[in-house]
Amino acid sequence: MRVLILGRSGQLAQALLESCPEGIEAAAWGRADLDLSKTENITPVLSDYGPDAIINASAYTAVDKAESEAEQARKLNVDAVEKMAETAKTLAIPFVHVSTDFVFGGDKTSAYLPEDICNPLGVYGKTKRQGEEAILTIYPQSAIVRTAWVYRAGAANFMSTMLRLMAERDELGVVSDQIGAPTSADNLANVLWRVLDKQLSGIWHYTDAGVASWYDFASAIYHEAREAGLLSRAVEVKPILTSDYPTPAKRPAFSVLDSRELLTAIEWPAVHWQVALREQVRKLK
Ligand SMILES: NC(=O)C1=CN([C@@H]2O[C@H](COP(=O)(O)OP(=O)(O)OC[C@H]3O[C@@H](n4cnc5c(N)ncnc54)[C@H](OP(=O)(O)O)[C@@H]3O)[C@@H](O)[C@H]2O)C=CC1
Ligand SMILES: Cc1cn([C@H]2C[C@H](O)[C@@H](COP(=O)(O)OP(=O)(O)O[C@H]3O[C@@H](C)C(=O)[C@@H](O)[C@H]3O)O2)c(=O)[nH]c1=O
Ligand SMILES: [Mg+2]
Repeated sequence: MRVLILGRSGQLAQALLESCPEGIEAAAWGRADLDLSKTENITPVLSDYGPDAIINASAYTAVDKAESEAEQARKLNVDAVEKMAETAKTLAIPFVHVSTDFVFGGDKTSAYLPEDICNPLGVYGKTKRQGEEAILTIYPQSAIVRTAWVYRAGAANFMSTMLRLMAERDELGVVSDQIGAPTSADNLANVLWRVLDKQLSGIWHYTDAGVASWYDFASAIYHEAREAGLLSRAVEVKPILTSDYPTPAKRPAFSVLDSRELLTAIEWPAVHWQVALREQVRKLK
């Protein structure tokens, strides 16, 4: 089985390549192979390649920049995704897509279920939601997996930002009033391979287990980095409020996702985010 992964340089695509199961031949394409913002090329190029399945790990993921680059975000997160779904439908092959906790407004107090009402607060979340809606209309046999706060050793993400700042500063303020779940791209990749194998369709949720604020996540990154000997200086990580850290995009105050249905469907164990974090930090040694 030949599986085409889109978004080659991204953290999820890299994790998918490294965890590709036996019996699957995975190819990953980057911008040079197919520029997804040139949406008119997507169907002809994909059809010509003729994969047996497509996993879309590409997206416009710059949450704050999206506020001023809505056109570009929409192209990647909606228009390109529409073309992928259309092509997968025509080829009658599985299509696995990834979406985000930022489709939710954040006013729930218990974990979000796949069927809960969406209310994205910013351009990134809005375009990701529109991408989901397009897929469900065009090719409902597709699988959409929403996840959150994805990171991986060696890639650009919140963990790498924190480690860079901790190497430079004595003190760091991080918001403690946005609650979610950090998710290792490696765990997510394993889950997506299972989703493909089980031929799931519709919307599903997956994050690593447990709950955290960004402050909790940053504190844990600090402690793991110290323990692993990656940081030689003491840094004070301080909890702050979202109002003390103004950003162009509004983010949900609470976006914990309920992963239980998916874990049951793919017969996969929950992994706590702290366990996954330790593994990722150790990889940096
Ligand atoms: N990161 C996170 O915290 C979360 C991510 N997600 C979702 O998970 C998925 C994977 O995210 P992640 O791996 O973190 O994303 P990254 O930002 O690490 O990777 C995105 C990929 O998309 C590619 N891409 C962007 N624009 C184009 C284009 N015009 N043509 C071709 N490729 C392009 C990028 O290529 P290039 O490097 O050349 O720009 C990059 O390879 C996305 O759907 C994202 O929305 C969901 C929840 C949380
Ligand atoms: C760098 C920094 C950020 N923050 C805050 C800003 C923000 O509210 C929160 C997270 O920061 P980031 O901008 O790194 O995270 P962000 O890029 O918003 O992360 C999101 O990315 C997209 C792609 C998703 O789909 C989401 O699930 C989520 O992972 O931490 C601080 O409080 N202090 C800091 O020093
Ligand atoms: Mg970001």
